[in-house]
Amino acid sequence: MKVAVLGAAGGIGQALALLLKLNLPAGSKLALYDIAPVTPGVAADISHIPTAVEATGFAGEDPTPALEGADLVLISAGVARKPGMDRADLFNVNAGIIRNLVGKVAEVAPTACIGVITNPVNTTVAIAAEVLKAAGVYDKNKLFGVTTLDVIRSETFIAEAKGLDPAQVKINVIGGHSGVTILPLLSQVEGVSFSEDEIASLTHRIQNAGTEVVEAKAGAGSATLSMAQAACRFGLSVVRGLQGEQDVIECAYVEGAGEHTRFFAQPVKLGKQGVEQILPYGSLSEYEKGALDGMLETLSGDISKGEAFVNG
Ligand SMILES: NC(=O)C1=CN([C@@H]2O[C@H](COP(=O)(O)OP(=O)(O)OC[C@H]3O[C@@H](n4cnc5c(N)ncnc54)[C@H](O)[C@@H]3O)[C@@H](O)[C@H]2O)C=CC1
Ligand SMILES: O=C([O-])CC(=O)C(=O)O
Repeated sequence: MKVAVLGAAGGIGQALALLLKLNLPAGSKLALYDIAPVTPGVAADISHIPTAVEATGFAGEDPTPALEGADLVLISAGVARKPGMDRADLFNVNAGIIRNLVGKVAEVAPTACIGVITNPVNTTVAIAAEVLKAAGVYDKNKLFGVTTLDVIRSETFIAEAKGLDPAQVKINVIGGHSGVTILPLLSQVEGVSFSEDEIASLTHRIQNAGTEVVEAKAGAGSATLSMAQAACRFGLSVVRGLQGEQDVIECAYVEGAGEHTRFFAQPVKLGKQGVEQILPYGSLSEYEKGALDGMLETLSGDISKGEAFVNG
């Protein structure tokens, strides 16, 4: 298995590279790419860790050597938020970065699975899809917006609120990856019940957890370490699916049947070809139904913006 990380010299990229070096199956290849000249050094650095994962690093304008033969490409290249910004404010810079990088993936590794971390995810995934489509290589089962951070935050905050072991908490988070489009399905968490106040405050905290970190980092960026862990979990799940493991399930922002919007974060079963099956997310409480209805205009606007960026 070969995994490429684009944006590998950044806050997420370096931590993700470390976690993948430690956790990918023996015999995997890990290719790091970033425009920053330090990138071969990041690969040299982690390559001294004694695991059976071969790390290589490439800097400069051309990601081709990192992408050659890649099975999975994780993209965290781009700019991050500062206090006072919304994720949508990152569009102007990151849209072009995603268009160019995914264009290269289409050329060099057209059958790879792609996990887009770069914000605004609701929009950058639509850009990626349209670029792949224009290149004639779009496979909706292989393109993912990485929303796993919303899932791990939900697991953590629920465990904190209820005195549980976070490893035992399971939850689906559906919709998208910004503000009101993030919908944790608290009504379905097994073995716990929440008061209306708890639901309102936990949902609000999960939806605004990115901003919580942006403010705490006071201008020095957004979540990197928790995001790296989330992307590592997601990436390892994709790899397990590609290797034929059964019943690998994660929530991700994918193109499904379009019941609500073209792209929608929902639980998916991962397999040898990427998404093997879109799974039902179960029944919603009245609160969750209202929240779902309330997000759709925002989410479809975010998606249209990405489509229009590529198609004009
Ligand atoms: N999906 C999610 O849940 C999350 C997404 N993010 C997003 O991830 C992105 C990266 O965040 P950080 O790693 O904190 O930022 P960072 O600024 O630390 O790193 C970004 C890296 O991208 C590189 N880069 C920029 N343009 C590039 C290009 N054309 N080709 C290759 N590399 C390029 C930079 O040199 C830098 O090393 C941001 O857009 C951020 O909003 C952050 C947290 C969570
Ligand atoms: O909030 C941000 O800008 C970064 C992000 O997506 C998150 O932490 O969920």
